Amino acid sequence: MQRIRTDLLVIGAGSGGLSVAAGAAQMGADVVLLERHKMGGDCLNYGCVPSKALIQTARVAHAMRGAAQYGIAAVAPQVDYAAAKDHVAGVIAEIAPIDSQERFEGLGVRVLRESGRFVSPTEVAAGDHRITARRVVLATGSSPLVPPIEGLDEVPYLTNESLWDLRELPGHLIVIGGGPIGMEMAQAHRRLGSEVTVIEGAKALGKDDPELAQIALEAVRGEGVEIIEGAQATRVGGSAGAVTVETSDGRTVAGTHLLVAVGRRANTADLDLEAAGIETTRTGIKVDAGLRTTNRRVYAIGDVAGGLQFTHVANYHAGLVVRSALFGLPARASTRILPWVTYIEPELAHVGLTEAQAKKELGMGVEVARFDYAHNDRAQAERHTRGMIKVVIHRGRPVGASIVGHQAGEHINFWAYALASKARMRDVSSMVSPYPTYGELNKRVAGAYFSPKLFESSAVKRVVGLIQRWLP
Ligand SMILES: Cc1cc2nc3c(=O)[nH]c(=O)nc-3n(C[C@H](O)[C@H](O)[C@H](O)COP(=O)(O)OP(=O)(O)OC[C@H]3O[C@@H](n4cnc5c(N)ncnc54)[C@H](O)[C@@H]3O)c2cc1C
Ligand SMILES: NC(=O)c1ccc[n+]([C@@H]2O[C@H](COP(=O)([O-])OP(=O)(O)OC[C@H]3O[C@@H](n4cnc5c(N)ncnc54)[C@H](O)[C@@H]3O)[C@@H](O)[C@H]2O)c1
Repeated sequence: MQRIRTDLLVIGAGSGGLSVAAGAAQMGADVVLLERHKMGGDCLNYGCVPSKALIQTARVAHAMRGAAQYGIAAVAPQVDYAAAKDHVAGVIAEIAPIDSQERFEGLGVRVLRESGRFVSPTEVAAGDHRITARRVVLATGSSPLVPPIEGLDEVPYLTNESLWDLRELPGHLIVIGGGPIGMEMAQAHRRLGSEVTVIEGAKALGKDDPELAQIALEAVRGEGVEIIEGAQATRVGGSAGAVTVETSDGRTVAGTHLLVAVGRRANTADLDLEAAGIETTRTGIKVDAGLRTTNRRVYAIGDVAGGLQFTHVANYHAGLVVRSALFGLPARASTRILPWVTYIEPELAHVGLTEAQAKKELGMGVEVARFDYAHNDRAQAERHTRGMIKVVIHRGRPVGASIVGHQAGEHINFWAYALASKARMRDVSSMVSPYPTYGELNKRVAGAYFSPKLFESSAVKRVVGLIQRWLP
C-alpha cells in the first residue's frame, strides 16, 4: 500500500472536480485527483456536450424543412442517424483534451484513475493508495435515476448514458419524464424523423415559469411531439423494438425505443461516507452555505451536493471551494444568481426568482414586466417571433428573469450579470442597444417597466406642461 499526503484531494474529474483541481494546482497547492471512469464526467461524455451536438444536427434538419419561409425550396432532409452520432463523438473528442489526464498532469495535478472511499474521517482509500489530505472535495456527480416502474428491469431502455451508442434512428421513441433531458431529446429526435411521445407524471418543464414553459411546450407539440402530462408511467412491457408503457390515467403507449429521464441520483453509494461522519439528504450530500459537509474538512460540490444540477453550478461551487480551502476565506453559495437554460427551440432560460417565488418570498411590491419577441425587428427579419421576456422586479431591481425564444440562453447572460451585480432597472434602461439585435429585448423590457410610470402618470404630464411654459 502506498501512502500519500496532500493539501487537497478531489474525488471525481467532472465539471466541478476538474475546476477545483486546475484552480488549486495553478495556485500552488499539492493536489491529488481521483477518477474511476471517464475524465470530464457526465457533461463531456454523457450530458451537455453530446446533447447539444445532437440538438444542432436536429436543428439543421428542421431548418431544411422550413426553408421555404425564407424563399428557398424546402427539402426533406435525409438523416443519417449513425453519422449524426459520429458528429456527436467528434465533438466530444475535440473537447476531451481540455479535460484529459495529460493536461491535468501538466498542471501539476497527480491523477489516479481509481475509485475513492473513506476509511476514516481523515483518510481515503483508492486502489493501492491510502490518501490523507488537509481538505477533501467530493465532486462525484450523479447518475440517471431508474425508477421502480413495474417491468422496467425486463425491457431494454435507454438513459442519457446509453443513448449516445444507439446507431439506428428510433421509429417511435417513448420518453418517460418531461424535464430538460426528456424534452431536449424528444424534440431533437422528432426533428431527426422519429415519432416521439413524452409521458410526464406532473407538468413538463415544471421547474420553469409556467407562463413561459407553456409557450415552449406549444412549439414542441406543434412539431409533432406528443406530450402527455399528469400521467405517471406505471408499467413497462414488451421487448427490443416493441415497447409499451402503461400510465396512471389508463393509457397504453406503444413504441420502438424507451428513454428514461426522470431525474438524477447523487453518486454517494461507494464513498463510505459514514466512515467519515458525512451525512446525506434525500437529494445528495448535506452541505452548509459554504459547501462544507458535516465533516468540516470535507466539501461537496456540483450534482452530488443535491441542489441545482448544472455544469456552471459545479464550476461556481468549485470557485467558492478553492477560495475557502486554499485561503481560508469565507464562501457562501448563492442560489439567487444561478441561471439555467433548456435547449429546446424556442430556448427556455431562467435566472433568479420566478414570479410565483418572488410573490411568496418578497410579498407586496413585486412587479412584472414583459416584452414579446414579435415586437423585436431582428426577430421579425429572421422569423423567430415566438417568445417573450419576463422580468420580475422588486424595489426597482430585477430579482428574476425568464426568457423563452430564439437564443434565450444567450440573452439570459445579461440578466445573470444584472442580478449578480445588483443592477437597477434604471441601469438597464440607460443602456444603448445596437439595432437590430435580439439584445434590444432587454432594454425594451425595461422600457415596458417604466412606460406606465412615465406615460400614464398625470404628475409627469403636469410637470412637462409647466416646464414647457417656462422654456424659451
Ligand atoms: C443529458 C444531460 C444533459 C445535460 N445538459 C446540460 C447543459 O446543457 N448545461 C448544464 O449546465 N448542465 C447540463 N447537464 C448537467 C451536467 O452534466 C451536470 O450538472 C454536471 O456534469 C455536474 O458536474 P459534477 O462535477 O458535479 O459531476 P460529473 O460531471 O458527473 O462528474 C463526476 C465524476 O466523478 C466520478 N466519480 C464518481 N464517484 C467516484 C468515486 N467514488 N471515485 C472516483 N471518481 C468518482 C464519475 O466517474 C464522474 O466522472 C446535463 C446532464 C445530462 C444528463
Ligand atoms: N439544458 C440543461 O442545462 C440540462 C439538460 C439536461 C439535464 N440537465 C440537468 O439534469 C437534471 C436531470 O434532468 P431530468 O430531465 O432527468 O430530470 P428532472 O428531474 O428535471 O425531470 C424529470 C421529470 O420526470 C417526471 N417523472 C418522474 N417519474 C415519472 C414517472 N414514473 N412517470 C412520468 N414522469 C415521471 C418528473 O415529474 C419530472 O418532470 C436536470 O434537473 C438538470 O439539472 C440540464
